[in-house]
Amino acid sequence: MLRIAVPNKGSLSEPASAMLHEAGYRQRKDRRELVLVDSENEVEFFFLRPRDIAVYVGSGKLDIGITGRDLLLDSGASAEEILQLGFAGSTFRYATLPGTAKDVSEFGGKTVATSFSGLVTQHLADHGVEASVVHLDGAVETAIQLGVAEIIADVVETGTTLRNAGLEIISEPILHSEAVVIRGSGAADDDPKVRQFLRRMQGVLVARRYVMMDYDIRAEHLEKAVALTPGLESPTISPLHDQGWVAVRSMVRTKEAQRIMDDLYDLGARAILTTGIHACRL
Ligand SMILES: Nc1ncnc2c1ncn2[C@@H]1O[C@H](COP(=O)(O)OP(=O)(O)OP(=O)(O)O)[C@@H](O)[C@H]1O
Ligand SMILES: O=P(O)(O)OC[C@H]1O[C@H](OP(=O)(O)OP(=O)(O)O)[C@H](O)[C@@H]1O
Ligand SMILES: [Mg+2]
Repeated sequence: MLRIAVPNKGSLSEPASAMLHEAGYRQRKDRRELVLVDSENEVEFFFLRPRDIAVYVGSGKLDIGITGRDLLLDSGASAEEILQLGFAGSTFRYATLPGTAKDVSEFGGKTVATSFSGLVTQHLADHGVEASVVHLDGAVETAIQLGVAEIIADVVETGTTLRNAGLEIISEPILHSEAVVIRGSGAADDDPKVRQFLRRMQGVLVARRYVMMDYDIRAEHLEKAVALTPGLESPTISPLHDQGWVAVRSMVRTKEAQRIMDDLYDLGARAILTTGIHACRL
């Protein structure tokens, strides 16, 4: 059985379970369930605190897990990122009251409050800055107001939380994060069960990001049309009963589908259809 760690709360929890469900795995119905065996797929899920997932996977007690890149790097665990999942996207940034400092190079002698002290300590050391780091469990924005620190480092998505606290984001982002699948010493890189799991998750990513596009076009415009819809490998071209016309089938990015349909129409394509992809293996 493949043993997989899944976040049990916070921003990662619901999208991770939704993605696993889309990939055909059983998911828990009750949020209090801690372990779930999906015997049909030979997988055992462990619902754990997002912060602890890198620790379990890094120590090899669990084979793989879903967590945030920021949490993985903060933990210092010896686990590696093997797939990016495209949700829980954020940056990790410094912020302070306007006028305190503009860049990490000006932090010498100051105090930084954060829930990610591993990440921040490493980042300050990388920049040769001697500043104190205070570890807080959350709501770090308030640390400045209460005089615990002059600077904070925290997760930023839209920036609303920091703006509402009257803080200004400063310096370059410490890192860009998103949900990732991680692997530790518990599973080999070429473990067929891990490979199969990754193929399923990649299938969900492709199904979410692409649609299937079909259209008819006069043969003389085919090359131009195919340049607009090159597909992942190469489009399928089928003859139509009406000679001089061909049917084309190709995968296109969902985000670009409407623009491509307009361009194909202008080129003379007709009967342009898109259909969703439910699942795939590339
Ligand atoms: N607002 C957000 N937008 C996008 N990603 C976020 C956001 N908040 C947290 N994350 C990401 O979610 C992951 C888990 O963070 P964290 O454990 O702090 O969860 P949380 O959603 O803030 O829940 P809580 O703090 O209530 O436990 C991290 O990888 C972090 O980058
Ligand atoms: O840039 P924003 O869009 O405002 O998002 C970032 C905020 O979201 C998260 O907090 P969350 O809402 O999870 O509350 P928390 O402080 O309890 O973690 C994160 O810890 C930041 O504080
Ligand atoms: Mg939070």
